[in-house]
Amino acid sequence: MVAIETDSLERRFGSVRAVEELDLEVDEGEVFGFLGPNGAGKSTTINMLLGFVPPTAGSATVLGHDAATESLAVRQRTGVLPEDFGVYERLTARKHVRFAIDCKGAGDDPDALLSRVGLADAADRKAGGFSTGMRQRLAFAMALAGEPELLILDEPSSGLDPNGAREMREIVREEVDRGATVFFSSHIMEQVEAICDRVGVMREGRLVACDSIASLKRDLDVDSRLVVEVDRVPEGIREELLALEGVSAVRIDDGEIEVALSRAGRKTAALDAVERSGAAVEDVSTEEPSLEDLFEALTTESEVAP
Ligand SMILES: Nc1ncnc2c1ncn2[C@@H]1O[C@H](COP(=O)(O)OP(=O)(O)OP(=O)(O)O)[C@@H](O)[C@H]1O
Repeated sequence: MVAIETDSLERRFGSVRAVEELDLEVDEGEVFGFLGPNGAGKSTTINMLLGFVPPTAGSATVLGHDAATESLAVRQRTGVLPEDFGVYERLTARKHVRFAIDCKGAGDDPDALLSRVGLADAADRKAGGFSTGMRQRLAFAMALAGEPELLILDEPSSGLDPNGAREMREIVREEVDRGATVFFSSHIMEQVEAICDRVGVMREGRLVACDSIASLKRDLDVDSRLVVEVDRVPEGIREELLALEGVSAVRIDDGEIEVALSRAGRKTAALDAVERSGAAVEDVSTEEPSLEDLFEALTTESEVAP
């Protein structure tokens, strides 16, 4: 079953095309990471999925409901962590969570939810005195109220320390084990890599990639790196390496030769070239492309099609 489906979804703000021709499908039970640089259209998409912003064209269906005309039904079954969550300064953490539970007509124990996000000891404190990370945890507890079928989290780890980010990942896993679908936007690649089944990458309002991270790495020709430590840097080695097929860059730095290789490049050929040139190889290591490299390749190279 499909949890989220958009059909040529579009939103313009005057002359700004915030989201264009977006066709997206997220299956039930999936953890879907929604990525893209600042201003790429992630929040606008999320706001359209929740019915906060009407599309200027196209449509979105969330949990079987039209996002624009049946947004109440969507929000009743969805837990939302908004990008700009503002607390009620005078209300305690428990009252915030109680409010979220009541809105959903659910029967959760507010203290159990606060405990899940690490705020058990702060239940009676007014949220106005909370730190950024505590506010984020509180928003997360509110999103979890009523065991939602779908969690939409806009930058869930913003403001969280590494422990908080890890705890958030654990809760996401627990929620998926319970049967929930998780759709979240993030700039933190490690976070995304650790928990997502698939990612969609937005750029200038368009979806430029949508697949599992493994498939994206396989299909996209992102450079891997070979790092060779040598006793001395042979003369002319840079030119020799650059002449090899698939070598896109060579960096030489104090006894270390770093070779960037595309998929067509062969690490053994580069290593042979270094050895043939008379240098003694003292150490060799390789670095495969990270999600960060992938993100960079998808969002900074060549122009987006009009
Ligand atoms: N209410 C609005 N009025 C005018 N322009 C808007 C509005 N909301 C968003 N935009 C524009 O739409 C584009 C997409 O913005 P959006 O907030 O969706 O990006 P984002 O991917 O969520 O960015 P970030 O990672 O910085 O949160 C931007 O150019 C933004 O300025």
